[in-house]
Amino acid sequence: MKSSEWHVERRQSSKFESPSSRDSENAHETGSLSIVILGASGDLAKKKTFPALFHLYEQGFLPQNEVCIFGYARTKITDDELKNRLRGYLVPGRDSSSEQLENVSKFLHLIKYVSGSYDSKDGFCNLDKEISEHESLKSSAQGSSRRLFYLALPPTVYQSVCKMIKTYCMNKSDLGGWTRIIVEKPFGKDLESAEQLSTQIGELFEEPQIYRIDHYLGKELVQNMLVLRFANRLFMPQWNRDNIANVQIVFREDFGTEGRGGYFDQYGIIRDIIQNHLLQVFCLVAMEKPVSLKAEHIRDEKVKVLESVLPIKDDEVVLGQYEGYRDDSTVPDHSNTPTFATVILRVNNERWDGVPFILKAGKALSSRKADIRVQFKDVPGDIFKCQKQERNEFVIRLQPSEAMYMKLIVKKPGLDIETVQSELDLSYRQRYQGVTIPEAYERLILDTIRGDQQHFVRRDELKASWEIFTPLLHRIDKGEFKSIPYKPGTRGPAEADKLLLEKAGYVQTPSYIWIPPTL
Ligand SMILES: NC(=O)C1=CN([C@@H]2O[C@H](COP(=O)(O)OP(=O)(O)OC[C@H]3O[C@@H](n4cnc5c(N)ncnc54)[C@H](OP(=O)(O)O)[C@@H]3O)[C@@H](O)[C@H]2O)C=CC1
Ligand SMILES: O=C1O[C@H](COP(=O)(O)O)[C@@H](O)[C@H](O)[C@H]1O
Repeated sequence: MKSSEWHVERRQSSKFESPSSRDSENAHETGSLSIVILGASGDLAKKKTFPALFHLYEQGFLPQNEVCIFGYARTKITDDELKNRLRGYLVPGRDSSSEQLENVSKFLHLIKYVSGSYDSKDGFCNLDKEISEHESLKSSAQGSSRRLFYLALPPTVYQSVCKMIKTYCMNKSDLGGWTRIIVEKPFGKDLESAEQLSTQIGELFEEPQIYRIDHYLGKELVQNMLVLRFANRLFMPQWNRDNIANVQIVFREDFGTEGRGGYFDQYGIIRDIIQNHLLQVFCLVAMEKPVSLKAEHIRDEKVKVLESVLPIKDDEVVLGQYEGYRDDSTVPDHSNTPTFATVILRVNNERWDGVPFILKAGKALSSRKADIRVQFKDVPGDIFKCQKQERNEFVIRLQPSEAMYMKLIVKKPGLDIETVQSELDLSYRQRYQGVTIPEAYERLILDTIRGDQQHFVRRDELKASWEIFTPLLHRIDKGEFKSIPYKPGTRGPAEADKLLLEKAGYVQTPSYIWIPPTL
C-alpha cells in the first residue's frame, strides 16, 4: 500500500485521526480505558510495560475511575501472584517513600489477571467478559470505551492473538471509542516474512489501529532530532554533503546476550538493533523537512529517505562475534551470528550524495552508550598552518547521560596563539536540574492512548527498512559473510575501525576526550 492511501483513509475516518499535537481531541477522551498486556508473565511486561504504566499512573495519565489493566498469559497464577512479581519492578528500592509505596498499592489495585492460551476462544471470551464488566462499572455510559492491547509476546503468536482479539475482544460501545494494538519488534526476519506478517495483521486491523513500537523513537534525544534540525536556523544550511563529511550512529552494550542467547542467535545484531533502532535514528537525521508534524507527514519523509538508500556494498560491512558467545547452551556450537556489525549506508539524493552513514552496534563491548556523531569537513583555506586543524563534530548522546556537544576549535587560553579542541556542551542533567526524563515506553504508551502515531513505524516504512537489509541478511544466513571474533570488553573487531577510516573518511581526534560536566 502506498503512503498516499493513508491520507485517504484518514480523511474518510475521523475516528482514527492521528494528530501529533498533545492537545489533540483524543487527549481529552473520557470513558473506560482497558489496557491489556498479553504476555503479562514475560520479561518485557515486568521490566518495561508495567513500570511504564505505573509511571503514567503516578503522573495522573491513567485516572482510577476510568482505567483497568488486564494481564493475560497462559501461566496459571492468581492476581496476587502477578502483583507480587511486579511489585519489585515498580519501586525504586529500599529508599522508596511511603507515598510511593502507597501509589504502588493503588496502581496494583487496577490490575486483573486472566489466564488463557493465545489461540483459544474460551480464554479470549473470558477476557472480553472481564473487560466488559469493567466497562459497565467505569462510567462508560457517559463516554467511549477504549481498548488497548499490548502484544508483549513472541511474534510467532501475533497472528493468532490478533485473530482472537478481532473475533472476541473488540470495543462494542455505541458511544464511540476504539480498539488499538501495540506490536513489539521483531516485525519479521526479512522482507518476505515482514510483509507476510503485515498482511496477516492488516487483514484484521486498519493501519491507524496498529502501533508498531520501536522504543528508540521514545527516547528524549531521539524525539529532539526534528526540533533540533528544523527549529534552529544554525543547522539548516549546514546539514548536507557540502559541510558534513560522515555521520555515525552507534549503539554499544557492555554486556552480552545474557540468557537471551536462544532468541538472539536466530536474529543477530542487525535484526536486533540496526534494522530497527539505528535505522529509525538514521531516518530522523537524514530525512527532509516534513510538511508538518502530523504523523503521516513525518512518516512520508522517513519512507522517502529509506527508499533513497543504495544497496549495501560487501566491502562496507564488518561483522563480529564476541568470544564466549557460543558458551551459552542455547547457542549452537558453530553459530556465525554477528553480535557486532558496522554497516555503511549511502543515500542517493541531492542532500547526502557521497556522505557515508555508519551504523554500528555491538554487544559485550567496552562501554554502554548510544550516540549520533556528525563529523564536519575540514575548514577550507586553513590559516593556522603550524598545526593540522581537527574537525568540528556534533555529538548527540542518546544514553546514558543525555547530552549534545559540539566540538569546536578555539584559541588555547594563554599568551600564544595556539588552537585547541574544546566544546559547547548541553548536558541535560546539568541544564535541566530536577527534570525527570520519561522512559521511552512511558511516552509511547501514552501516544497510543492519545492516538498519535508519529513515533510508530508505518507499514511502508517497515517494508523499506527490510528492503535495505534483506540481501545482506540472507547472505549472512547462508554463511557467505563471516563474523570476526573479538574479545569481550573491547571496541569490537579492529577491522571496523579500519573501515571507518578507510571507507568512511572518518578523522579521529585521539587526544580529545569529552568530560561530562559535573554539577
Ligand atoms: N525483553 C525485552 O527487553 C524486549 C523484548 N522485546 C520484544 O517483546 C516481545 C516479548 O518479549 P519478552 O517479554 O522478552 O518475551 P518472553 O520470552 O518473556 O515471552 C513473553 C510471554 O510470552 C509467552 N510465551 C513465551 N514463549 C512462547 C511461545 N513459544 N508460544 C506462546 N507463548 C509464549 C510466555 O507467557 P505464558 O507462557 O505465560 O503464556 C511469556 O511469559 C518479543 O517480541 C520481544 O522480541 C522487544 C524489546 C526488548
Ligand atoms: O530492543 C532491544 O534493545 C535493548 C537495548 O535497549 P536500550 O534502551 O537499553 O538501549 C537491547 O539490549 C536488546 O538486545 C534489544 O532487543
